[in-house]
Amino acid sequence: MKTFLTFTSIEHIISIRTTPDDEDGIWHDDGSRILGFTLSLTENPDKIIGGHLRFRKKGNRDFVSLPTRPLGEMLIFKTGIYGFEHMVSAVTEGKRVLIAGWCS
Ligand SMILES: O=C(O)CCC(=O)C(=O)O
Ligand SMILES: [Fe+2]
Repeated sequence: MKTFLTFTSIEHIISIRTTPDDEDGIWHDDGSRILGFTLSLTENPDKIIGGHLRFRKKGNRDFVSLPTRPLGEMLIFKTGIYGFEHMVSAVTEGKRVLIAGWCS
């Protein structure tokens, strides 16, 4: 097996976003982390409005926007060290639950 990346730490949190108090997150790049990831624990992603994870190349206005993934689906994404940033839009309906983490 070929090793592509090795990590010395993997951090994670449980993130819950729900109405009525949720707000748009800010664009950020996860600092010195090598990769970010999310693992969806959301039971009913179809019922969520908002809560999109958005990615863009730093300096761009255009972004890619992904709605909350189905239960068990993982997204792995590049951080600031690759020139990318991301943000999460406010959940205005439903409950978005996931594990968010960072590999360093
Ligand atoms: O909630 C998400 O989808 C990502 C969260 C995030 O970017 C972070 O906590 O650094
Ligand atoms: Fe992040």
